[in-house]
Amino acid sequence: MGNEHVVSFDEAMRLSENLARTKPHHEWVSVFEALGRTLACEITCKKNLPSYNNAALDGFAFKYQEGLSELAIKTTILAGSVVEPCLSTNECYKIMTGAKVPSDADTIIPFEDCLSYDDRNIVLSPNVKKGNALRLKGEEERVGASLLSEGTCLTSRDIALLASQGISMVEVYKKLSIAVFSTGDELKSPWENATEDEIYDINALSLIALLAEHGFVAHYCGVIPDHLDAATDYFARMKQYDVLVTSGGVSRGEADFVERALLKNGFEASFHGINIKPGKPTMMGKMGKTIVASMPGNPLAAYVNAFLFLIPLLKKLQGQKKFNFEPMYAQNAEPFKVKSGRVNLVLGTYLDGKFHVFGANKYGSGMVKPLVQSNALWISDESIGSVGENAPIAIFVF
Ligand SMILES: Nc1nc2c(c(=O)[nH]1)N[C@H]1C(S)=C(S)[C@@H](COP(=O)(O)OP(=O)(O)OC[C@H]3O[C@@H](n4cnc5c(N)ncnc54)[C@H](O)[C@@H]3O)O[C@H]1N2
Ligand code: MOO
Repeated sequence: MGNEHVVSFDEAMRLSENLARTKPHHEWVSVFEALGRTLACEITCKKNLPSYNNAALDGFAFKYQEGLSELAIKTTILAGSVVEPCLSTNECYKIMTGAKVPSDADTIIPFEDCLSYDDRNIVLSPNVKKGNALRLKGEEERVGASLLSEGTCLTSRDIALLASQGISMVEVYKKLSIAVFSTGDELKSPWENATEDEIYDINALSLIALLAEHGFVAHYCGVIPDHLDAATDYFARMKQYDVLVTSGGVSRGEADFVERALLKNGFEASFHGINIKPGKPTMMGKMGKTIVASMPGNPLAAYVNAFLFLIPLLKKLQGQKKFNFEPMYAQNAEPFKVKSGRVNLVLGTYLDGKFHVFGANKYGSGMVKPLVQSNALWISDESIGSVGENAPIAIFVF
């Protein structure tokens, strides 16, 4: 990674997004398993919402006319029963919420708004409005209208809409296959004992959890030993995955051979090095059809860069139309400094419309606690050297 190849933050965003050019194959899944899956086709309305004129309240249904006062109750209609129109003058139906309103009634008055009523008759108040509490067939959506577009990542609210249509199976994009592994002889997995001279693998676990938070399942594929041949073999066995996520071994150290091992497997880098802090050594590219996202080893840098570059890329690759994070607008609470001439990724807490920078922005990318004690990220411009109190800023909330 030489400085001459370092790209700007915007260029890295553009290049990483460009890596997602294809869409996964389709498959059908039960609506019970569709949460978090991405629609592979548009869903159109097959059943009007609502499907028939119905009562929004428990009460009495009648044909509105000016001056109506006393009405006789003809019959009772419960939700689920269908009553043919049968009202004579000065008659009404007793009707329950959701029940189909016969075509000879157009207004519903709830029980409690009647001046009086008993089992046979009701007395209307004079200020009844025509069409009151009548839910009209198709008033929410009509047959043929578009309900959900291709590329929608299904939420529980979307599932409600699918359920309203009696849809039992949906066509979605197949889930991406993602492998996550770490590099470094100093790393131990949680089931191993780490001596004073060894450390636990943080990145594989935090990145897998980050991906899961955004709906992606990743397989933990262990720690690649610090040895070029071993690493080369390792990558050669991973070519069936859609995406490989690595951390560590991408800066200038003697054991930083990730790129070399990938190159031996036909890797082509889109970029290696971004003019940002933390995350300068971040690298992304393709090894055949497999996308490779290599994060720096420092845990804070690995997490923040995966959040910013990898999550949007995975969402796009999964076929999702909305793949970029939406910024939130906040006021900066305490003034702080950043280094100009590069983009700074600054951690902090978003609370009640204000951004509170973590530790006056004095922390290192090898730390973990700034991550734990933050819920938001601010991205500086290369020209900026400080942020004043109450300055308006756009942040991304984790
Ligand atoms: N001469 C230079 N040295 C460094 C530069 C540079 O530009 N010139 N960049 C620095 C920056 S910035 C970063 S970030 C690091 C990243 O380097 P690597 O990606 O090669 O990461 P490693 O050297 O393998 O590890 C760095 C650090 O992180 C620890 N680590 C690695 N993996 C894990 C893990 N899975 N869990 C927990 N901790 C991990 C590792 O032990 C090291 O302490 O390079 C700077 N150097
Ligand atoms: O850029 Mo490194 O990721 O600062 O620690």
